[in-house]
Amino acid sequence: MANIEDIKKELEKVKYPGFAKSIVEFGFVKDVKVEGSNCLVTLDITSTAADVETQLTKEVTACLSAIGMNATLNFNKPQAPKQSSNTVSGTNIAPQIKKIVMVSSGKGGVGKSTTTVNLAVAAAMQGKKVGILDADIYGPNIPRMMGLNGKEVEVIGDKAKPLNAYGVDVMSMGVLMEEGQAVIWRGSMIMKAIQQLLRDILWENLDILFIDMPPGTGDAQLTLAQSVPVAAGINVTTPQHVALDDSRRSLDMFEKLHIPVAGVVENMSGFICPSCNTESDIFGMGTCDALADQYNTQVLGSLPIEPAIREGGDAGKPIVYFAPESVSAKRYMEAAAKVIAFVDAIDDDRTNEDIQPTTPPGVSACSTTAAAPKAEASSGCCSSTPKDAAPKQGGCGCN
Ligand SMILES: Nc1ncnc2c1ncn2[C@@H]1O[C@H](COP(=O)(O)OP(=O)(O)OP(=O)(O)O)[C@@H](O)[C@H]1O
Repeated sequence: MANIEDIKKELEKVKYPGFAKSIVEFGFVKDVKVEGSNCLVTLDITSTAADVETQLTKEVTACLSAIGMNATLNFNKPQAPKQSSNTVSGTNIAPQIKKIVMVSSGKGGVGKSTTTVNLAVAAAMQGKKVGILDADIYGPNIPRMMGLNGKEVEVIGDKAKPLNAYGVDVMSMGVLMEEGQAVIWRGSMIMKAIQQLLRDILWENLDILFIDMPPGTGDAQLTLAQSVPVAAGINVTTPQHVALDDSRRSLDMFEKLHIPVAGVVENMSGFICPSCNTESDIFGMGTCDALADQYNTQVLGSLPIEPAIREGGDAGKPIVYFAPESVSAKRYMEAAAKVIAFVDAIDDDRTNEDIQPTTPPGVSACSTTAAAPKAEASSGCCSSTPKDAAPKQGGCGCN
């Protein structure tokens, strides 16, 4: 006869619908009671979706019957009470924040943090009360990019006050950790850290909180979507086709977590020569149009490789603030305006179910099962490229 340990071991085989991890790994198995060949399994799940319960019942029953147990399931689910204006029903651990925008990328190094910083500062320059939460636990470089490296955090009671630079409130694991300290975390530690960064930080009332996510699709994204209503997702990518494949994974994840996609930022989409100021196509330009079309969204902006962007990042002086007349700054300003318009238009009345993973049985939230792109990417300039862009050329001609 199976005992509680055997049953828990067996339950490790049951994946949470839409995700690659099991209900045991997510900590959803709250209680197991055994009486002879009968057992009562209590699951604490965060989704109110009926198909999640149906699928889990089917899978748990089948897996326990394989070891001779008749299973009965008991689900604890969120109640979904309606809350005030900005919040949605169910879990929302940061209700003072009106709109949360998740900035993601399919892979690292594509300029996600640079984009987050410049979009946030641009949104603040357009009159919004803005914050940045650096949830890139593996490489928290927002403090450096915002000129906040080494700054002390003020602690009030048992909560920390965000730092502020360029009118933007900022909190990051990078501020809370020793400089250079590597963090190798997984699973529940990431979940806890992100929840703490939302709950234990004294965020003021914010119009928009931009969250710089770790690259990829995983625990951090799931935790965030289950802890707060995410109003919009932004995907940052470079225009090479290999990067676009990773972006599809990231956009699929938004879709499956029911996060509306505000748009795609095509970063490093050309090179602006500091000598002659002309723009050359290096990695390909405009390849994101097809990607945006496929996911029924827009290209928020195409940002060239510009040495001043990197220098601004290294020096903690965002280009959008320090060189507002530059081509890149203007593109960031336009992209931020599109994000503001997008989140302003979002209906606040979503239910908790809307932000929960409700993927069909057997489909992972992190899989790339989406249809092929509607059209092959064109090599032309992004349709969203502003009129002020320098002419696109094969090379600028400078030596
Ligand atoms: N458009 C650009 N022009 C020039 N340099 C850029 C541009 N975008 C990003 N960079 C530089 O590329 C490097 C990587 O950028 P960033 O840290 O923003 O990427 P990321 O996707 O957040 O990386 P990670 O995955 O490590 O968090 C940085 O040095 C940054 O200054």
